[in-house]
Amino acid sequence: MAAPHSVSPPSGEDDALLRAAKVVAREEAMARRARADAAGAGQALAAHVLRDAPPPSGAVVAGFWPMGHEIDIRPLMRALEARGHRLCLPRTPKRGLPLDFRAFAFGDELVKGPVGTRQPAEDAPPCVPDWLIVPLLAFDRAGRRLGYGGGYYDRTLAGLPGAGTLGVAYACQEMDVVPSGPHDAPLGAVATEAGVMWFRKGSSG
Ligand SMILES: Nc1nc2c(c(=O)[nH]1)N(C=O)[C@@H](CNc1ccc(C(=O)N[C@@H](CCC(=O)O)C(=O)O)cc1)CN2
Ligand SMILES: Nc1ncnc2c1ncn2[C@@H]1O[C@H](COP(=O)(O)OP(=O)(O)OP(=O)(O)O)[C@@H](O)[C@H]1O
Repeated sequence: MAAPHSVSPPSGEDDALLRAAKVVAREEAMARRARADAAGAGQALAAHVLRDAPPPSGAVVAGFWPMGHEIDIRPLMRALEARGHRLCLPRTPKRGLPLDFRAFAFGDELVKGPVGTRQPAEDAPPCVPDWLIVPLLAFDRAGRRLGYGGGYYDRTLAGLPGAGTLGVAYACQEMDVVPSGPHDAPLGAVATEAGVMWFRKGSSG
């Protein structure tokens, strides 16, 4: 007969299984992303978002400074700045804390953050975004998202329940099912170089 915990595993075991599934999914997602064709992708993504899923007029938009093989969202951020949106970028805090957003305009100086990120200087003015462009390693059609494992965006979105959320990625970063737990904040929409997908009515705006 099966041991009781094999029917209803204790949460510690669930957590370990989920973490392990995420490690595998991250490796797969990074390998796929590294093969994506970057040429023109950031411009295509910007055009889709501006036409099909723009932030509400006047929204304060959180972007991020792309690194490594991430899709280039700078064309989108520049276009949103030109439309009059105030922009901000995250500073990465200590583990366990939400992201610390600071005002940003193109031309402002950025400094080095952890793991290859670039972020506003410590004295840049604090900023509370109401529409966030969210980096990710993998997404699925239910709006689940996998990040680098810091939990930073999950904690940040938990503290901004009314904010619009637009995940951004290459189309090849879609997975059938992204491993996900109770802390994982779902996305309102995802934009790729191929177009925009919505997951929950109204939540991308
Ligand atoms: N371009 C971009 N910027 C971004 C993110 C992103 O996904 N993409 N982030 C998405 O969340 C945040 C940074 N995410 C991070 C995720 C993990 C670790 C991390 O593992 N840090 C190690 C220390 C490594 C080091 O200092 O070199 C650690 O905490 O042990 C750091 C930042 C904010 N900025
Ligand atoms: N709102 C939250 N409150 C408490 N712990 C959280 C919260 N969100 C995430 N965590 C914890 O943070 C750790 C990392 O989470 P996870 O692996 O989901 O990160 P991720 O989504 O890949 O990273 P990120 O959100 O930075 O892109 C996990 O142990 C998770 O349980």
